[in-house]
Amino acid sequence: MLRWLTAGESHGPELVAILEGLPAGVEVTTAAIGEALRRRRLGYGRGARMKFEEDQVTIAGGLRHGRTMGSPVAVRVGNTEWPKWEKVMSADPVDPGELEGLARNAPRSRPRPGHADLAGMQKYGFDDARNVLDRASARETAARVALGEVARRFLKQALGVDIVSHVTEIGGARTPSETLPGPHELARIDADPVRCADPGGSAAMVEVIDKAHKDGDTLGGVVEVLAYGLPPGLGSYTHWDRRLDSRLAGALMGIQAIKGVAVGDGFETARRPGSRAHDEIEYSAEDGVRRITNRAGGVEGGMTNGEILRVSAAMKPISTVPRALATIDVKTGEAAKAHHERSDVCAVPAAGVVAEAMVALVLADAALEKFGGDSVEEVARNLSGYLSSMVIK
Ligand SMILES: Cc1cc2nc3c(=O)[nH]c(=O)nc-3n(C[C@H](O)[C@H](O)[C@H](O)COP(=O)(O)O)c2cc1C
Ligand SMILES: C=C(O[C@@H]1CC(C(=O)O)=C[C@@H](OP(=O)(O)O)[C@H]1O)C(=O)O
Repeated sequence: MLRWLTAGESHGPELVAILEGLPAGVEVTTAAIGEALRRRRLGYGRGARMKFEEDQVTIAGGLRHGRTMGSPVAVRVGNTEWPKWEKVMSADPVDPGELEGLARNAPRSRPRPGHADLAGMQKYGFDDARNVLDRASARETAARVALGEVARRFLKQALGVDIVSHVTEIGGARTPSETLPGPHELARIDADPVRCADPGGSAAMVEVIDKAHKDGDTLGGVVEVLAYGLPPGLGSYTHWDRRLDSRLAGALMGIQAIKGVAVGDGFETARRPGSRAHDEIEYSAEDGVRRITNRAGGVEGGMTNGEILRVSAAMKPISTVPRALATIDVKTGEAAKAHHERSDVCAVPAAGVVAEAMVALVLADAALEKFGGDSVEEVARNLSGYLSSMVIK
């Protein structure tokens, strides 16, 4: 079983992440994790913070000379903004005199509709939304991407799996073509301003982001994650919490602002008759058993079926809307405009990178469940034994 945990606030000193249960021998370095974090900062429409935030990575455990040792992998991601927040976010009590007049410390009493502010204040009994928003913030996704990179490398080295994501929709502007990006197209996608695999779709997406920016508005959209090279049989139909689609949906829905998840053609499948909803099966001597189409997105009965895994996630628009939305001031109960400082106009491209990380973690967990092993070599051996002994293939 693979377990992962994160801790840390958006304006605290650092984020901390632990991945436990990974075999020995996964090749990964501080630079590789730094590169994954750089990818998370990509994307047209992100706010000022992404320009100066540096994501300082320290590997605090689990690796020696560039390889995992089977012990928990611990990663720290420093927040370069910390010096500005040291007093406001201090873990220890601070002399009230030192906080006086600090604008950053002013209680956030005008909760933003769509963010965690109000429900969080009600739930935990806070009169300052700072205590909520600093953890609810998607800054935390940097910690997940750090761990996701380790999981991704394990999947590549032990199973030969490649994970790719691309943006398929922003603010209603969509990818025009149905062609899926291939397993080695990440660098090309990352070079696109909105991480759209299709240049036609990208130009339209940039346009809607510019318009939203000008209008003081924000946008959401849809990302799709693809995993190439998965064997059939990860996950299981035998119990709800073993189903791979259930685990993927939970992991993707666990990303801040994700409001919908689809496996394969998702909701579209529900609109089709059965004769056009499923993937007919054929056999050939060269390819063995395969599906003629892949509407199911590579999962049937909660298990991978050997086709390309395809899951998408829908992100709501950023809730810190510059043209601030109506709210109340919780100090007085009176009508007010929601807090707004800097924020992203659109973070859909970044959400794609986070979604890759979550998919990598779920798939790594499912692969270890099926193939076990305490070293990458042992997992690879178990996979190869399984593949060669399959009766139907
Ligand atoms: C990569 C990423 C960046 C985000 N950036 C912002 C932001 O700058 N401002 C904001 O208000 N929300 C931002 N969000 C969304 C909030 O984190 C999210 O809306 C909030 O936690 C409430 O969402 P929930 O209802 O899904 O919990 C971002 C989300 C992601 C995934
Ligand atoms: C810091 C990151 O994203 C942040 C996510 C976020 C939110 O409310 O989710 C709000 C913004 O932070 P701030 O309020 O400090 O400007 C984003 O910059 C990051 O992704 O690394």
